[in-house]
Amino acid sequence: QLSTDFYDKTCPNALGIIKGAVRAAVSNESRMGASLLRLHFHDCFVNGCDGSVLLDGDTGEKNAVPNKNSLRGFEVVDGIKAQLEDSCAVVVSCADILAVAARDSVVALGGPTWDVELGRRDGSTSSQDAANSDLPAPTLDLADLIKAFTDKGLTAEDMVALSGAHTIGQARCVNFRDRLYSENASLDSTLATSLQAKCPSTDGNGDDTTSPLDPSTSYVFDNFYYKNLLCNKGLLHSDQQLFNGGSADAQTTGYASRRGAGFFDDFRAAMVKMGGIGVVTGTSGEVRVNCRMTN
Ligand code: HEM
Repeated sequence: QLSTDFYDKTCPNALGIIKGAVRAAVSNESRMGASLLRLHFHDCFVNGCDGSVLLDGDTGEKNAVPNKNSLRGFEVVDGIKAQLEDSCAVVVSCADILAVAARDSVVALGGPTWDVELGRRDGSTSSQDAANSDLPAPTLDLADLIKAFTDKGLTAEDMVALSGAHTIGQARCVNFRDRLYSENASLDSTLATSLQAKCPSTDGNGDDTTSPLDPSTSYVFDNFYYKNLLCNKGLLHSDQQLFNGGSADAQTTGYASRRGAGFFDDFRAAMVKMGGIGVVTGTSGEVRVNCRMTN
């Protein structure tokens, strides 16, 4: 039911407005591209791509474990929404803003482009429980990572391709401390030593200090995420699961060696698929005036 030309008549400037705002936000702070991409993922995995991640409220998704002190970019979305309301009031949904901003962020950082399917409506339920249960944790092993994605109608291959989003952005010490100290696994020792300096072993120390998910090229959307995995430089436990002697090794090796044809093509296809999870269309739901609250 989604279509790429959904706003062509009702808000012809919509895509231009979003693109301009994303470009400005990313040139102001490169990390914002990563933060906006992640917002769309966290939206889609919790009750479908319905803008629910944007709703304010103590009991909402923003305060779920994977999101609290972690998700960023809400102000950028507010700015985009305000511009859209000026141009064409109550037409462009917050869920669609996230889908387009995710694509424009990837493009702004040198990644592939794709046509975004549009026409999602905004939902009204912000479920903290669903966020806690449905968003994959960085402690998961390969089988559970695959399950988190197949539960959403995505394949193991989609999971490996979408994880390439970790070629940009940052993670907090609290999410990879065990990998530095208690996992006697594979982390490259030079990288481990440099990360330990910023992420002390004691819980509570430096928890929110961030390090790049892709230490090689952290502000470029490329295939270095996979190249790093081949050298045991995956920052999160879950990252290194994609190259650990298991079933994802071959795909990871392929993406590490061929850039455009492999990773980029699969990533764009998987993003379109992810963007279709549980969407609400037609006259169900609503188009929010303010992305932080229902109308
Ligand atoms: C495969 C399972 C995944 C797990 C376990 C996972 C986990 C995480 C964690 C723990 C962080 C760091 C958060 C923090 O420390 O505050 C993170 C960051 C990030 N994730 Fe994922 N993620 C996964 C898949 C994805 C997918 C599918 C996407 C998008 C398509 C994505 C995009 C990002 C981005 C861009 C960042 C950096 C955000 C920023 O710098 O603001 N992740 N992820």
